[in-house]
Amino acid sequence: MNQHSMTVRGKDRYKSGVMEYKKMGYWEPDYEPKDTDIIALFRVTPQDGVDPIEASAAVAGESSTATWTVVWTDRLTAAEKYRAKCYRVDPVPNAPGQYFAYIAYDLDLFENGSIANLSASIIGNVFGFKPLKALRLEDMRLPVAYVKTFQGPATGIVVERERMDKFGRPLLGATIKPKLGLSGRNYGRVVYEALKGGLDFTKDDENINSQPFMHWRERFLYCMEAVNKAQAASGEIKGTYLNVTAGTMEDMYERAEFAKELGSVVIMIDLVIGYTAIQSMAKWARRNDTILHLHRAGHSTYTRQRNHGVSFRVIAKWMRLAGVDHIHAGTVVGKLEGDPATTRGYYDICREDYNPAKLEHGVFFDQNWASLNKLMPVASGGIHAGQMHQLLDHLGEDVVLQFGGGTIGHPMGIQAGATANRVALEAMILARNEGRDYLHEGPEILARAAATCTPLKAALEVWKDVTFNYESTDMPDYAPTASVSM
Ligand SMILES: O=C(COP(=O)(O)O)[C@H](O)[C@H](O)COP(=O)(O)O
Ligand SMILES: [Mg+2]
Repeated sequence: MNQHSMTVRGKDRYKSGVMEYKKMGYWEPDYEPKDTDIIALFRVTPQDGVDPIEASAAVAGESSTATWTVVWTDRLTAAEKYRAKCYRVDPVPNAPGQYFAYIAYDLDLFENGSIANLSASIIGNVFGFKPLKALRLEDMRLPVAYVKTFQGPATGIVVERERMDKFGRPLLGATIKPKLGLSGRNYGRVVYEALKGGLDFTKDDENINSQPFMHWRERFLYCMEAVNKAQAASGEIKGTYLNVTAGTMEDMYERAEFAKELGSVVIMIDLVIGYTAIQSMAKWARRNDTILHLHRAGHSTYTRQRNHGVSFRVIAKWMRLAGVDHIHAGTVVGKLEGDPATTRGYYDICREDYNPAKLEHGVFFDQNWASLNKLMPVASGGIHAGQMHQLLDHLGEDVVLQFGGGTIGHPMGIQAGATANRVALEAMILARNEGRDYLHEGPEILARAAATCTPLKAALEVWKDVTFNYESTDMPDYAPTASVSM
């Protein structure tokens, strides 16, 4: 769109009064982003009658240096350098009234290693702008120079597999249910049964902290007793994500220290604790050789609607920088939002060294992760053993598959639920390794395994009709381009 810079320069620029943002220098269509620039891609929906370029320039302005009027003090700064530059505005395909605005930011605008600082600029004031109906941060390109100022995942996929001694298959977990209300002792029994039955991990739910029915120390004590017993009984390494989410940092550190004292290999936090708290816990996890699990509790309040908020792909990028080891990233087939192509994009962000731009997965930029550790995606929410072939196909091998209801709701009990999941997974991995078309033969592979595994047979029977086929709210805007035929 409009390829001309409109910047007013010289003394005219500093005449008192109100000037359009695009004339203040926040629209620079000739600008070529530097390798060290941070780039943000926004979906801008201007109010009726508002020029999309002015709306996009306003976003560039307010997320960097500007305010609503020209200020004299600009002259005391290297304003040309510090102004964010909107350099491209494209109409969104098939979405009248929406525009993709590309904005470049000089690296000096940001503090090293601080998601709080980054987000205060990029998603600070701009989302409340009156001339916009809606605004969404779709994606970001983070330059290597910036990536290198962050710790990255405290443990990472490779070291997690080594510590857990588990290779060549997804890891299996379960969220303890009911979410709330169990006493410490009963809670510990669920953990033991699930781990003994064949799972690698169990986990606290996002809202289990320290309630009157179960103080956190009770939970930690009974859970670790269960982990130790299950390890002894199975000969396998097991873990349970002890949720240390609390009202203050001091409380979280205290809980994390106690988890470590009891020998837990993993702790858990919720996204709602905030970016700075997450980064602090990631540093704690690295210092204390502990895997850090992040539940993305709360994200859907701002990630789900396509026209307003922040895409989860951006949150995934920020969390890889921040340094968590696990992140909930969707199941595709389960009970919660997750378009297959969009979810694939999130998983790539977590697991690849380098993400090439892939518009059909919603990934707009090439992203070099500069050897930051890989972040283990976690698939959780309404999944069961009967979907194993689809889960492996959609999500691959480096993933934790978590079956809460799909373990604890098993008609023959929790151990049987865990065994059903483990046998279904092992059968599917074997089929894959034998080179079979496990996606299409999946139901048959499961049925054959169930012939000698009563728990799996019961699981397939009880959940056979459970599917969650609803329209996704968040899909990529670009269809795959047909490959050029030779
Ligand atoms: O409690 C569960 C899953 O329980 P169940 O396995 O019984 O459905 C998790 O909190 C959600 O999966 C989170 O969703 P997401 O992973 O999308 O953030
Ligand atoms: Mg939950």
